[in-house]
Amino acid sequence: MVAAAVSTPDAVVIGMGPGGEDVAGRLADAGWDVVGVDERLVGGECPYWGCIPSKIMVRAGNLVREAHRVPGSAGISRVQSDWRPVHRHVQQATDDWDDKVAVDRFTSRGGTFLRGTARLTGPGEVSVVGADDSETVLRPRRALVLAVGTRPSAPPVPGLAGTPYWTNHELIEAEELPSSLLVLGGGAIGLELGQAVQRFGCDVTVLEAQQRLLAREEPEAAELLMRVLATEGLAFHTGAELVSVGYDGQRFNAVCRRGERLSAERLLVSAGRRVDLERLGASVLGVPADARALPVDDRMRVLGAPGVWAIGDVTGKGAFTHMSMYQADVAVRAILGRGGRPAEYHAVPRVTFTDPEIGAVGLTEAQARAQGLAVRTSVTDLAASARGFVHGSGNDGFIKLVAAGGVLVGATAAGPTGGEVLGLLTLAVQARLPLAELAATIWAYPTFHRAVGEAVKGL
Ligand SMILES: Cc1cc2nc3c(=O)[nH]c(=O)nc-3n(C[C@H](O)[C@H](O)[C@H](O)COP(=O)(O)OP(=O)(O)OC[C@H]3O[C@@H](n4cnc5c(N)ncnc54)[C@H](O)[C@@H]3O)c2cc1C
Ligand SMILES: NC(=O)c1ccc[n+]([C@@H]2O[C@H](COP(=O)([O-])OP(=O)(O)OC[C@H]3O[C@@H](n4cnc5c(N)ncnc54)[C@H](O)[C@@H]3O)[C@@H](O)[C@H]2O)c1
Repeated sequence: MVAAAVSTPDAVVIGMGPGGEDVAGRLADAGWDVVGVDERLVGGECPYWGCIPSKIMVRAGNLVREAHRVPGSAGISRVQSDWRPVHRHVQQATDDWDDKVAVDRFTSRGGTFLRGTARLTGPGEVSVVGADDSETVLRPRRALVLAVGTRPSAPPVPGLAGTPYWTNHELIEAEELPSSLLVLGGGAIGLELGQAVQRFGCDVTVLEAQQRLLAREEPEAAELLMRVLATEGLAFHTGAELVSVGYDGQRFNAVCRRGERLSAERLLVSAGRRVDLERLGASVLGVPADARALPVDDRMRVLGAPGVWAIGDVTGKGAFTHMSMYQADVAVRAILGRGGRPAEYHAVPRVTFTDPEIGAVGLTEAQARAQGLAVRTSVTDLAASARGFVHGSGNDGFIKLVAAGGVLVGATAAGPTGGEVLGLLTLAVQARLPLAELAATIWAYPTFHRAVGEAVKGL
């Protein structure tokens, strides 16, 4: 390795995902000398292998499904689904996994971009090693921002590590779909992508270790998805523990402790994601080696590490792009001394973009009860609402409200537009809107969101 170049900018941002890119750009806008570092693509997971390409696939799958709903309601339809336009759309959206536009956007704001792998070598020092083995040492004078996200975690199943299993990266980049796919993990990634590819003729089997899918959400959401997705042909094994995986050059063969033997052309590992603090060298900040996230205060300052901020998935507050962007805003205001409200997390929204969509905000009933709250709940069936009746096929869904102390503390909106209906529920939870206001609200007829009014009556 050649002698390291040393630089002392105002700020260094490690990880240029949605949050890191925002912080780096805004500090550059403020006239700071900022170095943004990323070993892969500026923009991070979301635009290249996450939210955007996966939602392109989901949208394409939804179109196919909707076309199948024409018979019986609007005439005849003959659907011949084709993955090639979906792949082309993903290629376009990702610029074929090229971040030139994003890098230019940052440098045109005055930032400096460094491609390489960063590691903390001291409380105020970062070593960045490029693909050509060159090393740059950065000693930020005013702020160090850590936004390194997460990586897919592969469970320690015997045999798995030696197989060519897919993560979201390989599936998102797939030019062709396999004829069959075994999905390890029935969470957001497994269900969104599993349903999408099943709709393009790939035979999907989901293997979930917990007793139900989407274990962090309401049980009603898991029941709904299991029922709807099973009618589309997906197979489910819940409460299943994988004891071995092998690959014979053609197919993956998996064995569960209960005895099930499963076989598929491809295996997608979507069993959660983990923060890799060891690789980042976070121990120099005093963070324990086995920590699952970087501990931060409500201004995104890393606890016990003056001058260091952390945002996004690495903080463990919710692995969502909107969380990364929200925390980026809190951090920028704190770094620039602009004040404003500290970070708060009582109304974190999330949407699983299956069909039906599962939108949720705040606490689930179980979480609220675990906090000792005097909880009241109400559930309404979307299919039984006026809009559900009009909509017909594909109208499955529900609204569930979780109330305590005269306000909503959580809610779930499941249905064809569950993620959109979630908007009003998010505002109600965020603003701690009195239930009396919700009860006095006039809900337009016949909308899906009118079912919220019905559910409020149940409280
Ligand atoms: C398939 C999929 C679908 C998703 N869909 C949604 C969705 O619909 N909605 C939603 O809100 N969220 C979704 N997410 C989650 C979302 O992508 C993440 O929450 C978001 O990207 C996190 O942003 P971040 O800034 O924390 O980190 P990331 O986007 O992960 O970016 C971190 C960056 O840091 C870089 N990096 C890491 N370590 C180093 C290092 N040591 N040196 C240099 N660079 C480093 C990485 O290369 C990466 O570019 C999805 C995720 C996946 C995988
Ligand atoms: N729409 C969205 O906002 C969206 C979409 C995709 C991903 N994401 C984010 O990315 C994160 C990662 O997604 P994910 O789906 O990988 O994780 P996840 O945590 O949502 O789900 C992982 C699932 O895998 C199961 N699992 C773990 N080990 C297993 C094993 N050995 N065998 C069988 N099942 C096992 C877990 O019980 C869990 O249900 C999500 O938590 C979410 O924050 C968000």
